[in-house]
Amino acid sequence: MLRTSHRIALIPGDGIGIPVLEAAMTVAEAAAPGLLEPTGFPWSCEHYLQTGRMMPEDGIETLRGFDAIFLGAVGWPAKVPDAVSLHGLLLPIRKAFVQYANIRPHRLLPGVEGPLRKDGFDILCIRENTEGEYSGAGGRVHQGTGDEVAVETAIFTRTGVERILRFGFEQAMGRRRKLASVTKSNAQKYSMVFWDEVTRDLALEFPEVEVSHYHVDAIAARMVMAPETLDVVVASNLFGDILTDLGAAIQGGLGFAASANIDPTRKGPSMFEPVHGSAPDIADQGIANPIAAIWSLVMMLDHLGEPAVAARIMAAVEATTARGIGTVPGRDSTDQITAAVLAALEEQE
Ligand SMILES: NC(=O)c1ccc[n+]([C@@H]2O[C@H](COP(=O)([O-])OP(=O)(O)OC[C@H]3O[C@@H](n4cnc5c(N)ncnc54)[C@H](O)[C@@H]3O)[C@@H](O)[C@H]2O)c1
Ligand SMILES: O=C(O)[C@H](O)[C@@H](O)C(=O)O
Ligand SMILES: [K+]
Ligand SMILES: [Mn+2]
Repeated sequence: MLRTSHRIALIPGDGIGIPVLEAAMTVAEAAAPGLLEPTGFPWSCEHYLQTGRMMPEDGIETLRGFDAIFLGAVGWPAKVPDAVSLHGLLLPIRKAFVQYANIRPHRLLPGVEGPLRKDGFDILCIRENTEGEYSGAGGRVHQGTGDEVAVETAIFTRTGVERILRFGFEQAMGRRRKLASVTKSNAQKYSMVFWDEVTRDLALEFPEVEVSHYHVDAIAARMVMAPETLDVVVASNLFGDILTDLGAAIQGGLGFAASANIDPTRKGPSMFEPVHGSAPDIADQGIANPIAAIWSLVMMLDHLGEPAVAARIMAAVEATTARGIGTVPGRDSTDQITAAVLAALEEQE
């Protein structure tokens, strides 16, 4: 059978981003030799220290030609301020390629207990990924004086709010037809009141979808107390960022949380990465859980139109955790977990 390969830009980044991407690519190669054709880019905090930039000036143009971007994690706060590393690499990619939907699934893998000791939830968080609180609009005046002022403006456009909510409704139609819109319209009387209005307008187009409006603080508690009552959750950029680390926690930890930064129009490449960061606290210990990265690989393969390979890899991950490997943070090494996934893949054949 003739099979074309997919050109992937690999950006391992910093800290545990490097070993978890390596693990995921080993799994990809074992599952479907030659299917992914990776080109590595060393863009990272180390690169910043050497060149003064997180990525070259033409970095975005370089990435444009790829079918997808696979990223580990970016940030090394001891050497480069986080605001520099985030705004120098990750955020420009999300914005330049209009990857407006950041999709983050939260469910327990078999064999993982999670801190809630509670199964039966399956949440799809959809985080707005191009504007809102991450717009980078602001400034500081009278810097360093007692009169200093810092302003950071969240920007919500009708285009941006409408497209992320519409994407959420469409996802809900393919699932349990429940959508939770995350708001804070009691306090934020412009942006979040606008967000609620757009949600209500769109709800008219999707009468089969049951819509709930939750204030962000209340849904944070609900994700802990009654996560099984949630299906699709749509949130602004910062609210979604915070809620998806909470989502990661209830699914057993950041080592399990996967994500896809999608341009649903497919005009540019989408980007896939674990939710977690570079984890400097464990970076040299060989114990980073690669499952979040491998699950992100699964999301990438689905996006690239390779659902059969994606399903085989996900089944191998589930067989691994079902055997109790990789289920307890910090116990099994990155290599042990990767080897178990590879063995489970082999057993399928
Ligand atoms: N998208 C990204 O690339 C991204 C995401 C989050 C944070 N960051 C950056 O990463 C750096 C560290 O940030 P942080 O400490 O706030 O968040 P983090 O996600 O790196 O780590 C939080 C905690 O979770 C643990 N953890 C994370 N991933 C794990 C894994 N795969 N296996 C086992 N344990 C894991 C870490 O050891 C740490 O205790 C910062 O520079 C931050 O800006 C980048
Ligand atoms: O967007 C952010 O805040 C960071 O990149 C990271 O925390 C993430 O969740 O991707
Ligand atoms: K990441
Ligand atoms: Mn985050």
